[in-house]
Amino acid sequence: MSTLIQATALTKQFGSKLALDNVSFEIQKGAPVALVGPNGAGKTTLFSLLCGYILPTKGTLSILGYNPGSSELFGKLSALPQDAQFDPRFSISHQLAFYGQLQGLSSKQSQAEAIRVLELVGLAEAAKQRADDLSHGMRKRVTIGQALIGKPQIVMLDEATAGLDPIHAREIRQLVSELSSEATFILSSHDLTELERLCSHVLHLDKGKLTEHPKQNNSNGQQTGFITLLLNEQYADVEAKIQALAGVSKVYMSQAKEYVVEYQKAATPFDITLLQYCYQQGWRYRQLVNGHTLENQIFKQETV
Ligand SMILES: Nc1ncnc2c1ncn2[C@@H]1O[C@H](COP(=O)(O)OP(=O)(O)OP(=O)(O)O)[C@@H](O)[C@H]1O
Repeated sequence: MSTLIQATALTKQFGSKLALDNVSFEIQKGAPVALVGPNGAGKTTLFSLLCGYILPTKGTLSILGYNPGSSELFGKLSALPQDAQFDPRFSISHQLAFYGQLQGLSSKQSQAEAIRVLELVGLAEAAKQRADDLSHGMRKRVTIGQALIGKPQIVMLDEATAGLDPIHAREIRQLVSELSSEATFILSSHDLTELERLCSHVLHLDKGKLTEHPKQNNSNGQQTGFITLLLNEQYADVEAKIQALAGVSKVYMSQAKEYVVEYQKAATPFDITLLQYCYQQGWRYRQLVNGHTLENQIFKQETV
């Protein structure tokens, strides 16, 4: 694996405010990485440091072996702010080509690049349309296309699905997942569950401090598995009833209507058994995740 980003004891202070406190992490090439944390946790500060917009108070940061903001990184790292917008007066292909030219491409190359990135985000047919003619979700796809101009190795997306309805948000996550062979994505969000299935590596910031969470992989040959079941309603005796199922070693309620089940793996997949059991009991379920939800990994792992 190759290391894209290495942060060591990174600290950023704004006056007396400690926005990042002795943060160290490594990001490898590959699957998307989540940067999550509540408002004021330090996510934007970390993005700004990675882009080279601001300098750390202490510590070191290396991106592809270079200092953030150095000219060697031009075109290798791109960042998309949450409120990225297109000019309503010009077609999207025109504007994307313009961004290509800003990156040093010739007029012809930049037009080909605009079409390439629009194809990547599934919008080649909308090339001649203006941003105002597109839906919110389509506009978001175009901005992701913009971030891919010049084939950067690292793409940072700030709150990529903010303001989108659940269907468009899912489409964007799907798109990022599909594009993961093109670039390594770092996605920031204050919502842990949003990046649940997408990211294999979670950087969790809270009050400037970092904890890292490699996503648990239940297909690693271990005999114990976990399932997180979110029911639609509060039903009676759910914990006790699931606990009584064959192969279940532990059940606990992680939050209202959500249960984490630890079970011993057997020939019959336990998720199927559990879904059949929900059906028999008349329990309607909202979500079933194989493994812990990220939220449970981060906040409640010690209770399992
Ligand atoms: N330029 C600045 N001057 C002073 N304090 C700042 C500055 N930038 C950020 N901070 C403070 O640093 C802390 C981290 O802010 P940051 O914007 O990085 O958080 P965030 O995780 O991006 O939050 P949000 O999700 O609300 O955007 C906050 O307490 C914020 O008030």
